[in-house]
Amino acid sequence: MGAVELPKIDFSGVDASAPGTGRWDAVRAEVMDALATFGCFDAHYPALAPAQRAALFDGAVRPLFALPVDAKRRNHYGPGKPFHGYLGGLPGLHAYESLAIVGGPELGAVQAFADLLFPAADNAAFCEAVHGAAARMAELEGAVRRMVMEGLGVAVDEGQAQSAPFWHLFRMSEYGAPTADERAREVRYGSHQDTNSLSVVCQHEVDGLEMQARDGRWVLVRPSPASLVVMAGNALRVRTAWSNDRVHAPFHRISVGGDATRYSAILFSVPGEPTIRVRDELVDEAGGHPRRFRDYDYDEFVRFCVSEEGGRHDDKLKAYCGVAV
Ligand SMILES: O=C(O)CCC(=O)C(=O)O
Ligand SMILES: [Fe+2]
Repeated sequence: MGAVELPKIDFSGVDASAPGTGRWDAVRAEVMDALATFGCFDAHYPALAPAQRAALFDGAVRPLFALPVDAKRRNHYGPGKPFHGYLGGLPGLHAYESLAIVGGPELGAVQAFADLLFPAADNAAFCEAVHGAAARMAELEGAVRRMVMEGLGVAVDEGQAQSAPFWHLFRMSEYGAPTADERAREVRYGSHQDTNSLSVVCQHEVDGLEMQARDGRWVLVRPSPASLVVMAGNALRVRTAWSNDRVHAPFHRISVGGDATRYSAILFSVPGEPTIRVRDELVDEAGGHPRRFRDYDYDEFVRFCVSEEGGRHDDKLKAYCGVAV
Protein backbone atom coordinates (compact mmCIF):
# COMPACT_ATOMS: atom_id res chain seq x y z
CA MET A 1 0.00 0.00 0.00
CA GLY A 2 1.29 3.44 -0.89
CA ALA A 3 1.53 6.27 1.60
CA VAL A 4 -1.73 8.13 2.21
CA GLU A 5 -1.79 11.87 1.71
CA LEU A 6 -4.31 14.51 2.69
CA PRO A 7 -6.34 16.03 -0.13
CA LYS A 8 -4.74 19.30 -1.25
CA ILE A 9 -6.97 22.23 -2.16
CA ASP A 10 -5.71 25.45 -3.74
CA PHE A 11 -7.43 28.54 -2.30
CA SER A 12 -5.50 31.07 -4.36
CA GLY A 13 -8.07 33.10 -6.28
CA VAL A 14 -10.83 32.36 -3.76
CA ASP A 15 -12.07 35.65 -2.32
CA ALA A 16 -13.65 35.04 1.09
CA SER A 17 -15.44 38.38 0.88
CA ALA A 18 -17.00 37.58 -2.50
CA PRO A 19 -18.63 34.13 -2.26
CA GLY A 20 -19.57 32.59 -5.58
CA THR A 21 -17.01 34.48 -7.65
CA GLY A 22 -13.86 33.19 -9.36
CA ARG A 23 -12.95 29.61 -8.50
CA TRP A 24 -15.43 29.46 -5.58
CA ASP A 25 -17.76 26.76 -6.96
CA ALA A 26 -14.97 24.45 -8.10
CA VAL A 27 -13.16 24.77 -4.76
CA ARG A 28 -16.44 24.16 -2.89
CA ALA A 29 -16.82 20.82 -4.69
CA GLU A 30 -13.30 19.84 -3.63
CA VAL A 31 -14.00 20.91 -0.03
CA MET A 32 -17.17 18.79 0.18
CA ASP A 33 -15.36 15.81 -1.25
CA ALA A 34 -12.41 16.16 1.14
CA LEU A 35 -14.61 16.61 4.23
CA ALA A 36 -16.65 13.54 3.33
CA THR A 37 -13.63 11.31 2.74
CA PHE A 38 -10.92 12.53 5.15
CA GLY A 39 -12.72 15.18 7.17
CA CYS A 40 -9.77 17.46 6.48
CA PHE A 41 -7.51 18.86 3.79
CA ASP A 42 -4.29 20.73 3.25
CA ALA A 43 -5.23 24.22 2.05
CA HIS A 44 -2.77 26.11 -0.13
CA TYR A 45 -3.48 29.58 1.21
CA PRO A 46 -0.98 32.25 0.16
CA ALA A 47 -3.12 35.01 1.75
CA LEU A 48 -1.31 34.16 4.99
CA ALA A 49 2.11 35.23 3.74
CA PRO A 50 5.34 33.55 4.92
CA ALA A 51 6.46 36.86 6.46
CA GLN A 52 3.26 37.00 8.49
CA ARG A 53 3.86 33.47 9.78
CA ALA A 54 7.40 34.34 10.73
CA ALA A 55 6.14 37.43 12.58
CA LEU A 56 3.55 35.33 14.39
CA PHE A 57 5.88 32.59 15.56
CA ASP A 58 9.22 34.34 15.97
CA GLY A 59 7.87 37.73 17.05
CA ALA A 60 4.93 36.64 19.21
CA VAL A 61 4.56 32.93 20.00
CA ARG A 62 8.14 32.19 21.11
CA PRO A 63 8.36 35.25 23.41
CA LEU A 64 4.97 34.31 24.86
CA PHE A 65 6.06 30.84 25.92
CA ALA A 66 9.31 32.25 27.30
CA LEU A 67 7.29 34.14 29.95
CA PRO A 68 7.23 32.77 33.50
CA VAL A 69 4.37 30.36 34.23
CA ASP A 70 2.78 32.88 36.62
CA ALA A 71 2.34 35.34 33.77
CA LYS A 72 0.92 32.66 31.44
CA ARG A 73 -1.60 31.66 34.11
CA ARG A 74 -3.14 35.11 33.86
CA ASN A 75 -4.61 33.87 30.56
CA HIS A 76 -7.87 32.45 31.87
CA TYR A 77 -11.49 33.30 31.29
CA GLY A 78 -13.05 32.19 34.58
CA PRO A 79 -13.99 28.88 36.20
CA GLY A 80 -16.91 28.14 33.85
CA LYS A 81 -14.58 28.20 30.84
CA PRO A 82 -11.85 25.74 31.74
CA PHE A 83 -10.45 25.17 28.24
CA HIS A 84 -10.49 28.75 27.02
CA GLY A 85 -7.09 29.89 28.28
CA TYR A 86 -3.70 28.65 29.50
CA LEU A 87 -3.12 24.90 29.61
CA GLY A 88 0.08 23.50 31.03
CA GLY A 89 1.38 20.78 33.34
CA LEU A 90 -1.75 18.71 32.75
CA PRO A 91 -1.81 14.95 33.39
CA GLY A 92 -1.40 13.04 30.13
CA LEU A 93 -0.09 16.16 28.37
CA HIS A 94 3.63 16.06 29.11
CA ALA A 95 5.76 18.91 27.73
CA TYR A 96 2.71 20.62 26.28
CA GLU A 97 1.59 24.17 26.95
CA SER A 98 -0.87 26.42 25.21
CA LEU A 99 -2.40 29.85 25.49
CA ALA A 100 -5.64 30.94 23.90
CA ILE A 101 -7.40 34.14 22.95
CA VAL A 102 -11.20 34.20 22.84
CA GLY A 103 -12.07 36.28 19.78
CA GLY A 104 -8.48 36.08 18.47
CA PRO A 105 -9.29 37.50 15.02
CA GLU A 106 -10.41 40.77 16.68
CA LEU A 107 -7.78 43.37 17.50
CA GLY A 108 -9.43 44.38 20.79
CA ALA A 109 -9.29 40.81 22.13
CA VAL A 110 -5.62 40.46 21.17
CA GLN A 111 -4.85 43.84 22.78
CA ALA A 112 -6.53 42.80 26.06
CA PHE A 113 -4.56 39.52 26.04
CA ALA A 114 -1.28 41.34 25.36
CA ASP A 115 -1.96 43.89 28.12
CA LEU A 116 -2.54 41.02 30.53
CA LEU A 117 0.59 39.07 29.61
CA PHE A 118 2.98 41.93 28.80
CA PRO A 119 1.80 44.79 31.00
CA ALA A 120 3.89 47.92 30.77
CA ALA A 121 5.57 46.81 27.56
CA ASP A 122 5.16 48.12 24.05
CA ASN A 123 3.07 45.30 22.61
CA ALA A 124 1.94 46.89 19.33
CA ALA A 125 4.08 44.60 17.13
CA PHE A 126 2.90 41.56 19.08
CA CYS A 127 -0.75 42.54 18.56
CA GLU A 128 -0.27 43.19 14.88
CA ALA A 129 1.42 39.82 14.36
CA VAL A 130 -1.22 37.80 16.22
CA HIS A 131 -4.22 39.70 14.98
CA GLY A 132 -2.97 39.73 11.38
CA ALA A 133 -2.46 35.96 11.27
CA ALA A 134 -5.66 35.11 13.18
CA ALA A 135 -7.74 37.36 10.90
CA ARG A 136 -6.35 35.71 7.74
CA MET A 137 -7.03 32.25 9.20
CA ALA A 138 -10.57 33.33 10.13
CA GLU A 139 -11.20 34.39 6.53
CA LEU A 140 -10.31 30.91 5.35
CA GLU A 141 -12.47 29.36 8.08
CA GLY A 142 -15.43 31.56 7.14
CA ALA A 143 -15.12 30.69 3.45
CA VAL A 144 -14.97 26.96 4.18
CA ARG A 145 -17.92 27.13 6.61
CA ARG A 146 -20.01 28.91 4.01
CA MET A 147 -19.00 26.42 1.32
CA VAL A 148 -20.12 23.54 3.56
CA MET A 149 -23.55 25.09 4.15
CA GLU A 150 -23.95 25.75 0.43
CA GLY A 151 -22.66 22.30 -0.44
CA LEU A 152 -25.23 20.66 1.83
CA GLY A 153 -27.97 22.77 0.34
CA VAL A 154 -28.66 24.48 3.67
CA ALA A 155 -29.77 28.04 3.04
CA VAL A 156 -27.09 30.50 4.03
CA ASP A 157 -29.32 33.02 5.70
CA GLU A 158 -27.32 36.10 6.65
CA GLY A 159 -29.97 37.14 9.19
CA GLN A 160 -29.86 33.77 10.90
CA ALA A 161 -26.08 33.73 10.78
CA GLN A 162 -26.20 36.95 12.81
CA SER A 163 -28.57 35.59 15.45
CA ALA A 164 -26.63 32.35 15.88
CA PRO A 165 -23.06 33.50 15.41
CA PHE A 166 -19.90 31.52 15.67
CA TRP A 167 -17.06 32.70 17.82
CA HIS A 168 -13.37 31.95 17.44
CA LEU A 169 -10.70 30.70 19.79
CA PHE A 170 -7.10 31.27 18.69
CA ARG A 171 -4.80 28.81 20.44
CA MET A 172 -1.00 28.90 20.33
CA SER A 173 0.75 25.71 21.43
CA GLU A 174 4.24 24.56 22.34
CA TYR A 175 5.35 20.92 22.31
CA GLY A 176 8.74 20.02 23.79
CA ALA A 177 11.05 17.77 21.73
CA PRO A 178 11.66 14.24 23.06
CA THR A 179 14.00 14.13 26.04
CA ALA A 180 16.97 11.75 26.35
CA ASP A 181 14.92 9.11 28.18
CA GLU A 182 12.02 9.20 25.72
CA ARG A 183 11.67 7.41 22.40
CA ALA A 184 12.83 9.07 19.16
CA ARG A 185 9.21 10.00 18.44
CA GLU A 186 6.71 10.69 21.22
CA VAL A 187 2.98 11.40 21.12
CA ARG A 188 2.49 14.62 23.11
CA TYR A 189 -1.23 15.13 22.56
CA GLY A 190 -3.17 11.89 22.11
CA SER A 191 -5.71 10.91 19.48
CA HIS A 192 -8.92 12.98 19.63
CA GLN A 193 -11.62 14.62 17.56
CA ASP A 194 -12.19 18.35 17.99
CA THR A 195 -15.46 19.33 19.66
CA ASN A 196 -15.97 22.57 17.68
CA SER A 197 -17.09 23.11 14.07
CA LEU A 198 -13.95 23.77 12.02
CA SER A 199 -10.29 24.01 13.00
CA VAL A 200 -7.56 25.69 10.96
CA VAL A 201 -4.06 24.57 11.96
CA CYS A 202 -0.87 26.48 11.16
CA GLN A 203 2.24 24.38 11.76
CA HIS A 204 5.51 26.25 11.95
CA GLU A 205 8.52 24.48 10.40
CA VAL A 206 8.44 21.45 12.73
CA ASP A 207 6.01 18.66 11.84
CA GLY A 208 3.86 16.83 14.38
CA LEU A 209 0.22 16.91 13.32
CA GLU A 210 -0.91 13.41 12.38
CA MET A 211 -4.34 12.86 10.82
CA GLN A 212 -6.00 9.46 10.81
CA ALA A 213 -7.43 8.34 7.49
CA ARG A 214 -10.70 6.41 7.54
CA ASP A 215 -8.81 3.16 7.01
CA GLY A 216 -6.96 3.76 10.28
CA ARG A 217 -3.61 4.79 8.85
CA TRP A 218 -1.88 7.84 10.34
CA VAL A 219 -0.66 10.59 8.04
CA LEU A 220 2.08 12.91 9.30
CA VAL A 221 1.33 16.29 7.73
CA ARG A 222 4.48 18.07 6.56
CA PRO A 223 4.34 21.79 7.29
CA SER A 224 4.73 24.06 4.32
CA PRO A 225 5.08 27.86 4.45
CA ALA A 226 1.96 28.42 2.33
CA SER A 227 -0.45 25.83 3.63
CA LEU A 228 -2.82 25.29 6.53
CA VAL A 229 -4.73 22.19 7.59
CA VAL A 230 -8.51 22.56 7.80
CA MET A 231 -10.49 19.89 9.66
CA ALA A 232 -14.05 19.30 10.82
CA GLY A 233 -14.99 18.75 14.45
CA ASN A 234 -17.92 17.05 16.10
CA ALA A 235 -20.18 20.13 16.15
CA LEU A 236 -20.14 20.15 12.35
CA ARG A 237 -20.45 16.39 12.12
CA VAL A 238 -23.68 16.54 14.14
CA ARG A 239 -25.26 18.99 11.78
CA THR A 240 -24.55 16.81 8.80
CA ALA A 241 -25.09 13.39 10.36
CA TRP A 242 -28.46 13.11 8.65
CA SER A 243 -26.75 12.39 5.36
CA ASN A 244 -24.55 9.55 6.51
CA ASP A 245 -21.81 11.68 7.96
CA ARG A 246 -21.22 13.76 4.86
CA VAL A 247 -18.77 15.57 7.05
CA HIS A 248 -16.36 13.32 8.89
CA ALA A 249 -14.68 14.59 12.08
CA PRO A 250 -11.22 13.02 11.87
CA PHE A 251 -9.15 11.70 14.74
CA HIS A 252 -5.77 13.38 15.01
CA ARG A 253 -2.83 13.54 17.41
CA ILE A 254 0.40 15.44 17.84
CA SER A 255 3.78 13.74 17.98
CA VAL A 256 7.28 15.16 18.23
CA GLY A 257 10.63 13.88 17.00
CA GLY A 258 14.06 15.44 16.42
CA ASP A 259 15.38 18.07 18.76
CA ALA A 260 13.40 21.21 17.93
CA THR A 261 10.51 22.52 20.02
CA ARG A 262 7.32 22.51 17.98
CA TYR A 263 4.96 25.49 17.77
CA SER A 264 1.53 25.70 16.18
CA ALA A 265 -1.38 28.11 16.02
CA ILE A 266 -4.95 26.91 15.65
CA LEU A 267 -8.11 28.83 14.93
CA PHE A 268 -11.23 27.03 16.19
CA SER A 269 -14.73 28.12 15.22
CA VAL A 270 -17.29 27.37 17.90
CA PRO A 271 -21.09 27.62 17.59
CA GLY A 272 -22.40 30.62 19.50
CA GLU A 273 -25.51 28.95 20.87
CA PRO A 274 -25.16 26.86 24.03
CA THR A 275 -27.22 24.01 22.56
CA ILE A 276 -26.08 22.19 19.44
CA ARG A 277 -29.11 21.17 17.43
CA VAL A 278 -29.53 18.99 14.43
CA ARG A 279 -31.51 21.26 12.11
CA ASP A 280 -35.07 19.97 11.77
CA GLU A 281 -35.07 20.42 8.01
CA LEU A 282 -32.18 17.96 7.86
CA VAL A 283 -34.01 15.14 9.64
CA ASP A 284 -36.28 13.03 7.49
CA GLU A 285 -37.30 9.88 9.38
CA ALA A 286 -39.46 8.54 6.56
CA GLY A 287 -36.89 9.35 3.90
CA GLY A 288 -34.14 7.33 5.56
CA HIS A 289 -32.36 10.24 7.26
CA PRO A 290 -33.28 9.60 10.90
CA ARG A 291 -31.96 11.67 13.76
CA ARG A 292 -28.57 10.26 14.75
CA PHE A 293 -27.78 12.53 17.72
CA ARG A 294 -29.80 14.22 20.43
CA ASP A 295 -29.45 17.99 20.81
CA TYR A 296 -26.74 18.65 23.39
CA ASP A 297 -25.15 21.34 25.51
CA TYR A 298 -21.78 22.24 24.00
CA ASP A 299 -19.92 23.07 27.23
CA GLU A 300 -21.23 19.97 28.97
CA PHE A 301 -20.02 17.82 26.09
CA VAL A 302 -16.55 19.39 26.36
CA ARG A 303 -16.50 18.52 30.07
CA PHE A 304 -17.65 14.98 29.26
CA CYS A 305 -14.75 14.58 26.79
CA VAL A 306 -12.18 15.20 29.53
CA SER A 307 -14.01 13.24 32.24
CA GLU A 308 -13.13 9.72 33.34
CA GLU A 309 -16.27 8.37 31.69
CA GLY A 310 -15.51 10.26 28.46
CA GLY A 311 -11.99 8.87 28.47
CA ARG A 312 -13.38 5.35 28.08
CA HIS A 313 -14.87 6.11 24.64
CA ASP A 314 -13.14 6.79 21.35
CA ASP A 315 -16.24 8.20 19.70
CA LYS A 316 -17.22 10.52 22.55
CA LEU A 317 -20.04 12.20 20.69
CA LYS A 318 -21.79 8.93 19.99
CA ALA A 319 -21.33 7.89 23.62
CA TYR A 320 -22.67 11.23 24.85
CA CYS A 321 -25.69 11.85 22.67
CA GLY A 322 -25.89 9.21 19.94
CA VAL A 323 -29.30 7.81 19.06
CA ALA A 324 -29.43 4.12 18.12
CA VAL A 325 -30.75 3.80 14.58
O1 LIG B 1 -0.91 21.63 17.40
C1 LIG B 1 -1.55 21.15 16.48
O2 LIG B 1 -1.04 21.00 15.35
C2 LIG B 1 -2.99 20.73 16.65
C3 LIG B 1 -3.44 20.65 18.09
C4 LIG B 1 -4.82 20.09 18.26
O3 LIG B 1 -5.21 19.15 17.63
C5 LIG B 1 -5.75 20.72 19.23
O4 LIG B 1 -5.34 21.62 19.98
O5 LIG B 1 -6.95 20.32 19.24
FE1 LIG C 1 -7.37 18.86 17.86
